[in-house]
Amino acid sequence: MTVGDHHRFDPTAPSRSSHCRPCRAGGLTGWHGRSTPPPSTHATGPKMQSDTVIALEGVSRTYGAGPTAVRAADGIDISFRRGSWTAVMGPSGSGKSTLLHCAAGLEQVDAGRVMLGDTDLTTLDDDALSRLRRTRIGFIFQSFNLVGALTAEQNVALPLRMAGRRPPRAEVRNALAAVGLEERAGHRPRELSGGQQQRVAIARAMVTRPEVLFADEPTGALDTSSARDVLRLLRASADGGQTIVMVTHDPAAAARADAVVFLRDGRIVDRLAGADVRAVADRLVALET
Ligand SMILES: Nc1ncnc2c1ncn2[C@@H]1O[C@H](COP(=O)(O)OP(=O)(O)OP(=O)(O)O)[C@@H](O)[C@H]1O
Repeated sequence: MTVGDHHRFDPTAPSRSSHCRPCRAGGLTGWHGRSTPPPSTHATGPKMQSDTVIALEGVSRTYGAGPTAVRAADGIDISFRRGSWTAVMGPSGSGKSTLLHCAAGLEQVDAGRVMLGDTDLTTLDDDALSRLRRTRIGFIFQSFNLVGALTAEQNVALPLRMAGRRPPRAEVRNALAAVGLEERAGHRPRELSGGQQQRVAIARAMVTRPEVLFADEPTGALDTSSARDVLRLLRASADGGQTIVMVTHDPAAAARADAVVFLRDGRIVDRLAGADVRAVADRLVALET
């Protein structure tokens, strides 16, 4: 990873492909005290509407070349409304992470546009993308990606520091309080359970008040009870106006979202809105067989 003023190591960003950009800043914000429009329910088609926060328009991404090339995203059209929580599901290798990473500006696209509000992410250079990710996008990961040497409070303050802001203590404490961890502000990640670490990661992702929060298997490493806590937080966040896009393999997690989109071979092949666990699981099984 390139290191420099604008290219510092960023634990809030995933590292994944050889095509990943050299600097990626995530950002989080609190949903508490926001004055946002009422939440809408689902992901929609490609058209940019007034309450659309982020839209992928004809997004394609191929890895490799020649006979071994993999078309991981194949003409994806999808938009996400303010306050909607969308789960992305599909068999292994269907392109879920690729979709998420293209939407977050972490992965270059071969074709199409990614519109965050009026900004086309695909036209931005690395510095502009980094700035955007530090302020307008939040990311949480299955593996939490907290910095082990920092306390919970310092981890939450990190995106603000990376954006060049001096983190106001009250803001950071509020973000921790929103995830029920104000008492753990001075604890380091190793002193917290997996569920608590993920809640710190959520607070960190929310502290910059991003327009969209991407979650890559946020409950994948958690026990059932911790997963439930995290999903409850995401639900409250979406109900407070936060737009969330979440990749998951877990039908129970997906059923907590407002809508589920299903991928296969890099394409959106199905959608469900307001579905229960059984309906989500059935649809997934049908795709995998
Ligand atoms: N950096 C890369 N280089 C080459 N191929 C890649 C790269 N990243 C992903 N792929 C391929 O692209 C396809 C889609 O991968 P992706 O990780 O988006 O799928 P996924 O649905 O998230 O999979 P999983 O559920 O297993 O995490 C897969 O065939 C994968 O092997």
